[in-house]
Amino acid sequence: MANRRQFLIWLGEVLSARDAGRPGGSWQVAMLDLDHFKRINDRYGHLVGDELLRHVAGELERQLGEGARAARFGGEEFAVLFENTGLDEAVARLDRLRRRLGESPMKLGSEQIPCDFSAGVCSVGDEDRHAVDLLRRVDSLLYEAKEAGRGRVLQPGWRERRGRAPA
Ligand SMILES: Nc1nc2c(ncn2[C@@H]2O[C@H](COP(=O)(O)OP(=O)(O)OP(=O)(O)O)[C@@H](O)[C@H]2O)c(=O)[nH]1
Repeated sequence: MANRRQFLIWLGEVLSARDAGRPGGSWQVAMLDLDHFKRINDRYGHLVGDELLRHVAGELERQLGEGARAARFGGEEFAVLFENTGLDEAVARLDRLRRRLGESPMKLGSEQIPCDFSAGVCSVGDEDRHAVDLLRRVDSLLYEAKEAGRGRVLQPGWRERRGRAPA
């Protein structure tokens, strides 16, 4: 799987193309962080933790589908760049991935190791010039997802959208 450096190169290319007047469709950036991963390490050991990270990486690459590029951003954090995808669609794909991880937990002998994640997703906007600013927005949504109880994917304005019927 791609690493943080590769992800920043992809994102830099998207931002430069937009800067040069070649926006190239709708882009979304997501940051995912596994929930309570320390407990997995504490309970099963680091090697099992590593195995679970590989399991999640595999599901990420298999499940996200066309136009989504995933990277291990660091530790138990993954980043995804969605191309030609709307914000709601990116959220829906990540929620599907969460469900999929819930339905197919990693097996360890007779045990099943559950795993969930929190995530933030933002659109790359016309005003975006620097990856660092964009990633700060995504990170703060990820933080809000953790604060709100984990196991959820949040997009900007999620508080206002809560309870509103889908269009
Ligand atoms: N096995 C393994 N553990 C890792 C790796 N990278 C980071 N970790 C562990 O991931 C854990 C992250 O812990 P925290 O930042 O407290 O987060 P958390 O337990 O997932 O809790 P929340 O993020 O708040 O839901 C630490 O125990 C790290 O040691 C890795 O490559 N392999």
